[in-house]
Amino acid sequence: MKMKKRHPNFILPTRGSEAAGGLDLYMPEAGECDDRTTKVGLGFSAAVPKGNVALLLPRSGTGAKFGLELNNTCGVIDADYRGEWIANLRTKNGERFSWDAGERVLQMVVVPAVYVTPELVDELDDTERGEGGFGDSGRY
Ligand SMILES: O=c1ccn([C@H]2C[C@H](O)[C@@H](COP(=O)(O)OP(=O)(O)OP(=O)(O)O)O2)c(=O)[nH]1
Repeated sequence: MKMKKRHPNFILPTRGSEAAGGLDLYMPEAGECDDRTTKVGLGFSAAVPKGNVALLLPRSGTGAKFGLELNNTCGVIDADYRGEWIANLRTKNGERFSWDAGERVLQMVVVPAVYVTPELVDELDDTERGEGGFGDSGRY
C-alpha cells in the first residue's frame, strides 16, 4: 500500500561502513514531560532496512542529566513500520523536562535482527556459565 505523505519520509540506506554511534534525532516541536508518560510524535516516518530494527533511546546526556526515559524502556521500530515514529517519554525523578524545537533529545541505533524459528529440544549444549545469571559472575 502506498503511504500518503503527512510528514517527511526517510529511507535509511546503509553506508557499508561501521557507524561510530547512534544517530541523534531532532525534536520537531518544543514540548515537555514529567513522570507521567507523554506521547511525542517525532515528526517523520522512516523505512528501516529489511533485516534490521531501529532502537529508539534517549541520548545518554538527556538520560543521565535529566532522568529522561522511554516508558517502554527502548522503542523497537520494525522494518515494516511506516507510521510516524513515536516516543513515550517520562522522567524517572519526577522533575519536568522540556525541550526546544530542533533540540537533539533522542537517538536511534539500527541493528541487525536475525530471523529465528524456535525449535523445541530436550537439552541445551553445555557452557561455562550454565544457568548462572543476575550477577553470578561476581562484582570484580
Ligand atoms: O517506542 C516506540 C515503539 C514502537 N513504535 C512503532 C514502531 C513499531 O514498529 C510499532 C510496533 O511496535 P511493537 O512491535 O514493539 O509493538 P507491539 O506492542 O508488539 O504492537 P504491534 O502489534 O503493533 O506489533 O510501533 C514507535 O513508534 N515507538
